Amino acid sequence: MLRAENQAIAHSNIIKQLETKQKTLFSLTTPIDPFDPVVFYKQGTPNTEGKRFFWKSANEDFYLVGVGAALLFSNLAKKNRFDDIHQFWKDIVQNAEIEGSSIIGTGPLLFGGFSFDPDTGKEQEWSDFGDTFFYLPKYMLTVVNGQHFLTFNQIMDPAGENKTSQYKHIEEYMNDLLARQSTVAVEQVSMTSCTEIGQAEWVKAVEDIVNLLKSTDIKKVVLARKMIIEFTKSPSIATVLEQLRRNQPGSFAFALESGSSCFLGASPERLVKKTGEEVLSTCLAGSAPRSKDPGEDEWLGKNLLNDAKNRYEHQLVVNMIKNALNPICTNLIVPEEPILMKTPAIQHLYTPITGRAKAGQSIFKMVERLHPTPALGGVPTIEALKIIREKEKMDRGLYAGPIGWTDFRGNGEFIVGIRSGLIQNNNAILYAGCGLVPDSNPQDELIETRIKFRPMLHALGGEEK
Ligand SMILES: C=C(O[C@H]1C=CC=C(C(=O)O)[C@@H]1O)C(=O)O
Ligand SMILES: [Mg+2]
Repeated sequence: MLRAENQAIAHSNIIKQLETKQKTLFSLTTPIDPFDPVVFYKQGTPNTEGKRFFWKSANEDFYLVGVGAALLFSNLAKKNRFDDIHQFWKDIVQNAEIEGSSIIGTGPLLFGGFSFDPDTGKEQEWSDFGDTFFYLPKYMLTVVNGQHFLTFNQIMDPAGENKTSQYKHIEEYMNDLLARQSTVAVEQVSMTSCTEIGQAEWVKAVEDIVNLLKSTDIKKVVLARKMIIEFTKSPSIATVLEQLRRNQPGSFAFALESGSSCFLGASPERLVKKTGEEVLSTCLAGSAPRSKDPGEDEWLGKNLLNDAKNRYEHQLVVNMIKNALNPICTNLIVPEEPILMKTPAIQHLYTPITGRAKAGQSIFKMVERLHPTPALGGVPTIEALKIIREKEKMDRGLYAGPIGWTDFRGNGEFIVGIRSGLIQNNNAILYAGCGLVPDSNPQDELIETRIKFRPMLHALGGEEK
């Protein structure tokens, strides 16, 4: 499998040919009989290994599953990465031949992610991904409220292969896939080791940062850490996805695969959703544990809603998102008070912000203005990023970065890649962070990050969800 940058070179010729109209995108969407999205991901076809993605929306029967790459965009440039991919996508779509797509999430669609911080030191574990990494899938299953569609994308010579051969190709692919449809057996793998890396150093870094926040104008820094797990054999991505979608219904289950690496998780945090001109962004920051005892769980939630430290941690996110969207949206509605979002292991303060996009505002432009929110970076952003680079001593890669999709009509949705992990062969690296403010208690923040490891740990066969 080519490393990401080689793949980008491999595809740059096609991109040039697309931009000069020597080639064009042909996209065919057809309704199909029901097909399980996790099985579709698992089965792919032999030559689509290492080029797949999976997306399930929170609280919604909406899936996007891509196998194979009609095109990979993994650019090398760090600067203007949001504009680059926006322009690239606009060029491809404007000359495309698109048939059969009438539903949002079908037809030509890019799926992928942006690294959290392109200016951080790179580590080997993320070498299969670029700072911008998006697939135009060869085959994509879309599930919308119980309806199933298959989209087939092909970069063609304009005067090239006739469409009949394309129709025949997709029919053969589908028949083959339907003939092989199986169920997802939950394959158990056993963990041989599970290590929270550098806990003591991390707590010391938290203490240093909290002291800095108490003595400077820096208001907040989100600091993350990692857990490394070794297994007897490589965990099944399909099994992990099955566990995540089953046990974390209120979160976005996602996976982005490249080569022998797969970044996946169940994120409760939407960065932005654009449906036509409707815009929704959600502020998620401020946390408390859950309890199996309903009375205690209710008390923990009420306490969170009235806790000064968490309300401050949350309000910094609301302020930033409001200021980021104001110039590019009208009718912005920002609730006065947060509500609770409860997931199995943890509960958060949650504020949804809605508005209408002004003309010409793409979802990539919105992602650029929002990322990183203070739920993942800090306030002020630039100073917080400098402290994260210095104190975290790790390459976040796609962790906490924008992960999501946009279709050819300008709709799309991005989450931030938290409650997540990177699975490579027999190893997994889990990532978890927390918002540090002057009133943070290092031990409480250590416990909070330990709770945030749980969704992935449980999906990998570990402790309770
Ligand atoms: C940075 C993470 O969580 C963020 C999202 C929700 C609550 C957060 C908190 O209370 O610290 C964090 O801002 C993570 O899960 O790794
Ligand atoms: Mg917190």
